[in-house]
Amino acid sequence: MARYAFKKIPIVDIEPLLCYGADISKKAVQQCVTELHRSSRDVGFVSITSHRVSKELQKDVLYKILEFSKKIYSRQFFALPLEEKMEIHIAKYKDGKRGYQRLGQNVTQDGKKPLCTTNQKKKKKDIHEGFDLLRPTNDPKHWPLNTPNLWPTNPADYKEVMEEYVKTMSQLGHLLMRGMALGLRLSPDFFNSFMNESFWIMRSIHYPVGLNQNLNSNHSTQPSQPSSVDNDYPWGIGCGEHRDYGCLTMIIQDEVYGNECLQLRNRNNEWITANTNDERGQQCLVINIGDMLHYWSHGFYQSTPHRVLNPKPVPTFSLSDKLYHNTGRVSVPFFFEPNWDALVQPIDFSSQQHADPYTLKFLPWDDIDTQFIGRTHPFQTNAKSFDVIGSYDYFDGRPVLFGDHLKKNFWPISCINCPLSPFLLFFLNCLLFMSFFIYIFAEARYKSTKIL
Ligand SMILES: O=C(O)CCC(=O)C(=O)O
Ligand SMILES: [Fe+2]
Repeated sequence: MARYAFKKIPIVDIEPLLCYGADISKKAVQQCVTELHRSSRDVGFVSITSHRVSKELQKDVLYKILEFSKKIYSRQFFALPLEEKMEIHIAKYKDGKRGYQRLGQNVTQDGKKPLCTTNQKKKKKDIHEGFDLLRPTNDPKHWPLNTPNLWPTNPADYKEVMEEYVKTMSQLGHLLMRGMALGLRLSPDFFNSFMNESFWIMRSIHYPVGLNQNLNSNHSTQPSQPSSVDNDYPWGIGCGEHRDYGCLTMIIQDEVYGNECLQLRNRNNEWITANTNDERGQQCLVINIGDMLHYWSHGFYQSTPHRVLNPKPVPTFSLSDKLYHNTGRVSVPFFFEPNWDALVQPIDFSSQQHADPYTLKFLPWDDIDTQFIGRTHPFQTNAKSFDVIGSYDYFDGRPVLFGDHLKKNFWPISCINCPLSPFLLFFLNCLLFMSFFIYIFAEARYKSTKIL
C-alpha cells in the first residue's frame, strides 16, 4: 500500500494487546504494535478486530464492544417522537453541548480557517440528528462544561447501558494508547497520566435514509432548513468533510449500511469508503486519529479528513429485518480524549530523550520512521511536508491545554479566534490609555485650581 495513497483501512487484530498487554518482548505484541503504528502513521485510520478473544477471557473488551454494536441502543432513542427527544435538547444548559441535537442542527465547521480544501467552502447543515454525552462534571475548573448529562427516560435502561459502554470504551482507549505509545517507541505508560481522567465525549448519530429525496416519510424529524439537493450526493451528506480535533475516535455502527457511508480522503484526493467489516464479514471497530494526537506525535500520526454520506434507500425485499428497513444508519463515535488539564506538546523524537530503551530494543525504528524523525525538528506549524490540510494556527509547538483546545473547537468564534479580536484589543487599549491620560490631566487641573 502506497503510503498515504491508501485504498482501504488496514485491519489489525488486537488480540495480543488484549492478552499480553504491553509486553513488547512477545513477538505477537510486536507485530500488533507495528501494524497499529504503521496504520496510524500512514493512514490515520485503523479497523480493529479480534476473532479469537474468548468470551471467558477477562480482557474481552473488544468482544463486548462489538456485541454492543449489534444492538445499538441509540436506535431506539432516535425512533422516539421528536417532542420526546426535544425534552433533552442541548439548549437546556447554557453550554449547549449535552443532549439531543435535531436534524440539520449540527454544522460541520469550516469557519474562517477551513478544515477542508474542496467542495465545502461554505458551512453546511449536516443531515443527521445526534445525542451527545460528555464526561459528567460539576468541577468549576471545567467551566463552562461543568454540567451533568441529560438522559432520556426512554429506553428505560439507556443510561445504565451507555455508562457501561463508556467504561468499556475508556478501557479500550487506554489499551490502544499503550499500543500507540509502544509504536512511538515510548514507555507503554507514557500517556497514562495525561489520560487517566479522560474528558471523553460520545455522540450517538442517526443518519436518515435518502432525505434529499424526501424518502424518509415515516420520520417525524425534518431539518430546520432542508439542505439543497447536491446532485453528486443524491442521498445527502450526513456529516461534512472534517478532521477530528481530539485524540482517538472509536466508532461503532450497527450492521445495516455498514460499508457504504463513512468515507476518508487519501492524499490523492480520492474518497475511500471505509471497510468496517473484515474479510470474514465480522464487524470491526473503526479507530481514527484526531488533530490533538497528530500534534502530540509531532505529526507522526495522521489526522485524516473524512465525511459520512447518508445511506441510500434499500428496496423492500433486500432487507430481511423489517425493523431496520430504511430507518437509516446509526453510529456511535466515542472520543477518547486527554484530561482537561493535560498539557500536550509535540514529543521530540529527534532527541531520543523520550524513547524507551526497552521498547527500542524489541522494536527498532524502520526506514520510514527514521526519515520522519529526521524531519521532526523543529515542529512546523505549516508542515506541508506532512500534507496537513488546513492550518494549525495555534499549534505552534507550545504546550496546549486540552481543556482550552476543547473550548476552541466547541466555540470556534471565541474572542481568541475572532478576526476582530486584535482590533478590539487595540481599541480597548487605546481607550485605557486615553482614560489614564484624561485622569492625569483632570487631576492636574484639579490640583492647580485648588492651589489657585
Ligand atoms: O458516523 C461516523 O461514522 C463518523 C462520524 C464522525 O466522523 C464524527 O462524529 O466525527
Ligand atoms: Fe469525525
